[in-house]
Amino acid sequence: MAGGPLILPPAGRGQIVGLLGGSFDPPHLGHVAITKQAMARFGLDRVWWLVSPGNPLKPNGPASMARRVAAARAMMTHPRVSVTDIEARLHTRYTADTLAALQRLRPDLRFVWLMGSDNLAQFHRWQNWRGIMDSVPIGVLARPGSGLGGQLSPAARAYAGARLTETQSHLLGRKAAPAWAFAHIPLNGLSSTAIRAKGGW
Ligand SMILES: Nc1ncnc2c1ncn2[C@@H]1O[C@H](COP(=O)(O)OP(=O)(O)OP(=O)(O)O)[C@@H](O)[C@H]1O
Ligand SMILES: O=C(O)c1ccc[n+]([C@@H]2O[C@H](COP(=O)([O-])O)[C@@H](O)[C@H]2O)c1
Repeated sequence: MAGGPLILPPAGRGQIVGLLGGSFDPPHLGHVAITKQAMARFGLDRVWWLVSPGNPLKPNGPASMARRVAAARAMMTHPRVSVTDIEARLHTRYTADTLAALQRLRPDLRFVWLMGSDNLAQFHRWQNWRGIMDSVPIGVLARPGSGLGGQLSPAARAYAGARLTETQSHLLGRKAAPAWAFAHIPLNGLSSTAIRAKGGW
């Protein structure tokens, strides 16, 4: 499943679409929980899971795209959530490139990038991270194990002025970038690493 025609999931003009990129190696109920929380807290109409061909910062390649997509579709069955292999079809690996391509393909949609707080902590290592911050609003979901959840990280400090309060965060998708919000959701300790370590994948 490396490439092939690009068919984007359905979304109506003007809708707010959350994008949850991940290795999903394997998908787990933590992904499901943060997706539902993100829809509720950030006022999203839809969420697209972007199953990554491979995180540019991770040295070991994941399981096959076909296997991860199939497992993700079996796990995430919400009617407003779509599991996609868009990055393989766009031939993008870097989030900045994926976002630019999606904004070019669907300029009528409002995209919001979603990520767990572990990723906020190292977001300043992502390619063109300032460009990402400046192009889409970002919703961060609390995850255990990252201290203050990246809230004191270089990216969080650089964009402190663009942070919404928790009571404003339902407006996130309607804000112009840069804008980001941190959601203190009930913590979920699941991780793909732990599942792989137990041989559950
Ligand atoms: N339990 C969780 N709580 C909050 N965010 C999570 C949780 N699990 C995953 N995420 C977030 O979901 C996105 C995709 O995660 P990913 O597919 O890498 O799963 P993972 O469990 O972090 O995998 P790994 O352990 O292999 O790094 C990332 O932004 C990650 O921060
Ligand atoms: O673009 C980058 O430089 C970059 C660096 C690290 C991670 N990402 C993206 O972040 C998302 C989460 O990655 P992961 O492996 O933690 O699931 C996934 O969509 C990756 O492609 C992107």
